[in-house]
Amino acid sequence: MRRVTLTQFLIEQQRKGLMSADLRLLMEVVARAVKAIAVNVSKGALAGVLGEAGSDNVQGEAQKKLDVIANDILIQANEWGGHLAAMASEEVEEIRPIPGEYPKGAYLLLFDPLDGSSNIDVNISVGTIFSVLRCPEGVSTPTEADFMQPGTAQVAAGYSVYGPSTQLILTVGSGVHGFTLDREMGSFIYTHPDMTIPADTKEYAINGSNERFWEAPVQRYISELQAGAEGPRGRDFNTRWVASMVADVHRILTRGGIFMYPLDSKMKDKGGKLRLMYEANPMAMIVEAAGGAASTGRERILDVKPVKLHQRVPVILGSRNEVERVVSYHQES
Ligand SMILES: O=P(O)(O)OC[C@H]1O[C@](O)(COP(=O)(O)O)[C@@H](O)[C@@H]1O
Ligand SMILES: [Mg+2]
Ligand SMILES: [Mg+2]
Repeated sequence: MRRVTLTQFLIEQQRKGLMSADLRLLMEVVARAVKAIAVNVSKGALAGVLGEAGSDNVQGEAQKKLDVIANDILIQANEWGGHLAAMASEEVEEIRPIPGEYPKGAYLLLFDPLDGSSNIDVNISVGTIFSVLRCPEGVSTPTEADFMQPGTAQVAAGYSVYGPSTQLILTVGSGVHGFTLDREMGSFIYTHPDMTIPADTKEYAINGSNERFWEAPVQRYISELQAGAEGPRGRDFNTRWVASMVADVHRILTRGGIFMYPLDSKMKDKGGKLRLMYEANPMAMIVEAAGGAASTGRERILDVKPVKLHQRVPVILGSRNEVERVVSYHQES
């Protein structure tokens, strides 16, 4: 089989008119940063990168050393800015306009530099998530308001998984494509073309310890799955919860499933656990491009009108028929 590298794939996409030269460059720069993060993650205790950084992020969460390292790598890789006007990160309160007087790029980049932070010290898969928006015409120094675009406005989205192998998954709107890092060559190789999510599944992912805090529609849905063949669904379901969104979503892209971090009474004031702009929106774009669905339970995630950079939303995504069933339970209630 002919091995196609990420660079060759992106050039092909550009030739087909599916992406601009600038967007291709941005994808290449992000992929290079992902490789550097993968090296740090795989070194672990050997490089002293495990454990806490001793600082908190804007969410009030204790930062891990790798949260900070991954954030620095992505900012430094993109700071020269030929393709970007500004960026935003889970780990930084304010947006970060690209410095310097020369003309800026056409895009805005948002990222969760290290997803699944609670799994870093126990050697379970973690990842990076990113989303790309257009910088509004005529804006040379973007503000946070310029980032407040619904998920439908994304021009590209992707995530990487730092697991037994390092993979990069991305979409520019038509199809979802997966690449695996060949560590010897130092290149991403095109290994998973046109990933699709089956409409039905028998696998669900949710943090069951929050059950008593869930809303009635979610309690009903999960109890029916747990009732299995003897219950109203008439068949058995299995469960998985890695507690790294990238790993749980990657499993769903690979073999189907439904992932849920719904609204619960514990996080009600915050609006949910996961962040709209650099977790929910990019994952929703990927899942929909693979034939799945993504909802808050009450609204399509990609239609949510953002109001704050670090706002949180409920997330229910994956195999279309299961997501639509959960949404119908919300409507009924
Ligand atoms: O610890 P919980 O409640 O199961 O939450 C796990 C969720 O939190 C996250 O770790 C949040 O992301 P970060 O690690 O980037 O903060 C998700 O990856 C994951 O789905
Ligand atoms: Mg995250
Ligand atoms: Mg994170």
